[in-house]
Amino acid sequence: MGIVLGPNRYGKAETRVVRVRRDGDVHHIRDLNVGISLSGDMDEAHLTGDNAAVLPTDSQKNTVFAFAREHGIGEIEEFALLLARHFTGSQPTIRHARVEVEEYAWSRVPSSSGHSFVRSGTEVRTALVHSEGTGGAESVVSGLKDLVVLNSTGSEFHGFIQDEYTTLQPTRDRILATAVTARWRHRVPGGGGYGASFAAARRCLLEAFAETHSLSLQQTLYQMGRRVLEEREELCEVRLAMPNKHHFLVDLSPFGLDNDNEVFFAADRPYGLIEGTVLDDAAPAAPDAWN
Ligand SMILES: O=c1[nH]c(=O)c2[nH]c(=O)[nH]c2[nH]1
Repeated sequence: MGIVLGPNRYGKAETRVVRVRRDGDVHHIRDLNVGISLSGDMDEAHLTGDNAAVLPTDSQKNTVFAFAREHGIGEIEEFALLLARHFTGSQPTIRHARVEVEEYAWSRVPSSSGHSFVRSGTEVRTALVHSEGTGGAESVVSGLKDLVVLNSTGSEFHGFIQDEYTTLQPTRDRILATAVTARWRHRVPGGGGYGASFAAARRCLLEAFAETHSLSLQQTLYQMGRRVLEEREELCEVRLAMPNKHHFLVDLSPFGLDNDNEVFFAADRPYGLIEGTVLDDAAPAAPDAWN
């Protein structure tokens, strides 16, 4: 048996950076979680403990803070690209940078002075960037997670397999609820326009969720991905993961009460997990963009 070093990468995970921009008394805040993962000529670090090729993860973390100060934080895709290109461009031993950013949104406390904020729901905006440095391959994937949505009607589920373990009753009217994780790949990495693109893709997801008369969460998922690609030319692949947040009709007959789709038990686990990719089949495949 020969034992060899396989693929490896390293970096500082989850640097939490908050940037305050002061516009007189009115402040603007950005709240990010940045994950950096670098790879390249790291064999010696693993095989002999020679760290000559290693940029410390501590320096990576410091770079995030320094760039937030120096460059400000624009669209998270741009910030991720800036960091990824910096690491591959400044250190010859680093051949590949992967930078992942989550953004937590804050809105203003109504009628407050300009420095009071309230976290906006659970939804998180995401970006995932890969860069091999100047002239090398790049990819940009934008997205969101924990976008919680619910249709209180317009959802059916029937016609499924019945085996010896099936107890689920077919339904023509149920609640359909999910917490959407969606990511979408940009056709041209570094093409810009990320803010408008994000807002439009998010709107497409919500509209398709609301407008689809659902025969399954799988069908709804496909319609959501499809709508994004139909409306946004700059995007070529959408990946979705949607837990089926089951709402079970409660049997109220022991209490002499009927229940015409009005009272539900919202179960949190187990849940069905529906995942799928919708893509433009003419776009070049880029499996590494999602890693
Ligand atoms: O939309 C659904 N898809 C399924 O695959 C499934 N399975 C299940 O039990 N309920 C549902 N609902």
